[in-house]
Amino acid sequence: MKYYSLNQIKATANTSFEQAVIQGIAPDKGLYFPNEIRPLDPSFIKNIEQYSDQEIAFEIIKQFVNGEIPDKELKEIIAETLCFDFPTVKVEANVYALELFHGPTMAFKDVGARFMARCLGYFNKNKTDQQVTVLVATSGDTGGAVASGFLGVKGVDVVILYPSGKVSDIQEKQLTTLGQNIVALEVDGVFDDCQDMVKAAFLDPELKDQNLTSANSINVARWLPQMFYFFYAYKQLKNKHKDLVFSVPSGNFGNICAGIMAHKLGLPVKHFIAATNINDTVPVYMNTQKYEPKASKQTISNAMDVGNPSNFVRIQNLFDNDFNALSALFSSESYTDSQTIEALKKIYKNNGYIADPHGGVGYLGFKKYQEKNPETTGVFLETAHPVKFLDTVEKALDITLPIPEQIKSVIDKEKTSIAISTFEDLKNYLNSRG
Ligand SMILES: N[C@@H](CCOP(=O)(O)O)C(=O)O
Repeated sequence: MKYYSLNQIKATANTSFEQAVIQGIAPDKGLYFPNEIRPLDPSFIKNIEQYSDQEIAFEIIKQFVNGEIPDKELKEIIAETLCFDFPTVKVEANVYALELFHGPTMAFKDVGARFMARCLGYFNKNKTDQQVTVLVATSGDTGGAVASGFLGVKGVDVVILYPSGKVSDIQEKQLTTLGQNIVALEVDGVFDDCQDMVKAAFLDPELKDQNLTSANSINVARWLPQMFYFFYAYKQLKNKHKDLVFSVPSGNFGNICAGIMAHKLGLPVKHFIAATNINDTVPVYMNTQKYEPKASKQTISNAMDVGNPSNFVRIQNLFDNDFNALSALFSSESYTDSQTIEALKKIYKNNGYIADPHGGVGYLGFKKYQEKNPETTGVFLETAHPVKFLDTVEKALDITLPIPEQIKSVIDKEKTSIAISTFEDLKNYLNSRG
């Protein structure tokens, strides 16, 4: 198995896993994609409850690592990555929340960030002379997870770009307070400006000696491990429910793309819903077949404030760019902030469950689907802990949330960031480092 750039044809695939991880994005700015996706042994999926989460992760990921990390080390990487649980919690009849927030930064990004950090550490371990810079754009949760996942990793500097004033207070603390090899650049703009600057940096000849890579889901080592927890939800629910539908709060579309990859590996899923906030580029596309990215707008589910989702091109590729095939398994709906607040209130009032605004959007996505498909069971992804959106959730539900240990450790630390406005500012910063 090799990787190829989605700006090329599959037959050009000649990039190893190591190269794809180290480069982050292909030299022609295309996203890397595997040239082969081999379904897992059906008996493995049928008997999945007999396997531990770590064993499942190993079975899923090994074809994509392609022997470039020996099995023993890969199993160690997986064990260190998956140091927390992924429970499915019943919210109401036939509706479950898949909680992805029990890790160090309380968001699903912990899985990919921890896995990628360790893969990069493995590939770098004998390269004493080479310092790699991980550039990452965040609309909220990726930044903190990457900061935590890469903190102190030998040979790696991390530079996080985030839109000033557009992430929650706790998210900002998580990405601006760790110090050591982590630097935060506070961008006067929106998430898409941050993402565009990161992508431009990879192509800039004046930055070619900087050994830049990406820790956004454009990097295969960040994206692919996100398949794991779709299998964990199935493992927990398969004997209770048929016809599982996943409703995935979606911004950059890496998570739902990983879910569809899991389906390609053989995971039985009836339907995927990409639930968005008013940043509705994909829902509009699904109605009009016109893909028209627009500047992102600020919402209470800020991690999804993305106007030009990087991974949609991967999703289209998974369906051979056939719209009919895509729309048979995938749909997308958008919701406003006031609908999201109403959903949080309803979930809490009827069931006592506290969802975060992203989970609220995911819940709405399934409820709409369920109106026409009452026999299905929905799993909406709780992508981040409600405490990360403290003001919004406390105000909506009129409650006080206890602060978990992971958050207490950053909440009183002092923020350190460098303000930038343009790509030139980013270049100057990168070139100014010793
Ligand atoms: N939702 C993200 C935006 C970046 O997405 P990624 O999965 O490509 O890193 C965030 O929280 O920063």
